[in-house]
Amino acid sequence: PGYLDCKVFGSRGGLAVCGFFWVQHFMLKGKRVIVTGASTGIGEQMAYHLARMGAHVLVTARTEAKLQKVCTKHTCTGQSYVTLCPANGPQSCPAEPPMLFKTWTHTHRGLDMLILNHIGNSYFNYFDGDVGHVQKLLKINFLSYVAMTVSALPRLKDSGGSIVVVSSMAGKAGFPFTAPYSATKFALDGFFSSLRQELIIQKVDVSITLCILGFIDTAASDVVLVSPAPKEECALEIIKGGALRQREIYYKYAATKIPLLIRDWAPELLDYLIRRSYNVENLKKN
Ligand SMILES: NC(=O)C1=CN([C@@H]2O[C@H](COP(=O)(O)OP(=O)(O)OC[C@H]3O[C@@H](n4cnc5c(N)ncnc54)[C@H](OP(=O)(O)O)[C@@H]3O)[C@@H](O)[C@H]2O)C=CC1
Ligand SMILES: CC(C)CCC[C@@H](C)[C@H]1CC[C@H]2[C@@H]3C(=O)C=C4C[C@@H](O)CC[C@]4(C)[C@H]3CC[C@]12C
Repeated sequence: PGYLDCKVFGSRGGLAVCGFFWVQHFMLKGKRVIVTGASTGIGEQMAYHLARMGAHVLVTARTEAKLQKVCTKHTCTGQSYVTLCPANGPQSCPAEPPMLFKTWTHTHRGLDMLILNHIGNSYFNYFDGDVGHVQKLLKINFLSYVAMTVSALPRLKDSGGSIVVVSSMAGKAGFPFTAPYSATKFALDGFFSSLRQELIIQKVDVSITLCILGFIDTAASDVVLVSPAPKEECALEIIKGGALRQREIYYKYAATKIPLLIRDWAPELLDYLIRRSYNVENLKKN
């Protein structure tokens, strides 16, 4: 169908355009997708893209009112494929088996893609020594991802599906003022990169895509001297990466990939460049 449509659109531009079009319009049609942390920000944008693409989407977050809004917007576009999940964020307590997964995947007879995106609130400042906060954030940003993967994996094995893990540059290199957050993002890389290897060894057809994002415009800061990238495009890149079963995606590509190439050869230089991209004067004084 991608090929035919390209001809209809008169595109002689070949595979790249065709592939892009195909992913956007056909690859996710009818697919069953769960997006966590989809009441705001990048997750919300992912839900909109997915609904537009004709996927069946379950959005999760703690605040039911915000989720309701996300779902209403879909109804307005005439593509109401989004189901509302019960509030009280099951992912905040990873010890509990995420029941909503089981019921939703049961009614949809499976799951094709699990997009793990939510994060708990943290502070942007010098590490304050609060070990309890690190522990809490690890539970929300890391352990719940593991718990959700465990409960989704049997379904994903059946469908040859995909796991998409949203991480950050702060999960690949040392950035100041986000020590607890950074720890949770590094943990995701360790766990999911190891799991990916095991799935390949076992010939299990489930892909894992780790998303390395730079600064995105869902957050504003006068400390960070870098201009943020748009959340809409970011959301689309994440979905495309998952659908194409890529190992990792980098967004924006050059702005994230080049610093990380420097990391491996001249770590002190990258540390310096990172420090230079902050205005410490504007940091909140406690
Ligand atoms: N913004 C940026 O500059 C960057 C973001 N990223 C990553 O992108 C992803 C999305 O970030 P962004 O869109 O900015 O984040 P937002 O803060 O906009 O969204 C976070 C989502 O998580 C939900 N959430 C918050 N606390 C909890 C909790 N305890 N349990 C379950 N869900 C919770 C929120 O809904 P509710 O409060 O209703 O529960 C919301 O839907 C994250 O993984 C982040 O690390 C990576 C690099 C840069
Ligand atoms: C090498 C440099 C030039 C690149 C700079 C990129 C920097 C500026 C990017 C990379 C990762 C980004 C942080 C992130 O991952 C997530 C969040 C959580 C959000 O709630 C508040 C903003 C915050 C802390 C981002 C702040 C900006 C960061 C440090």
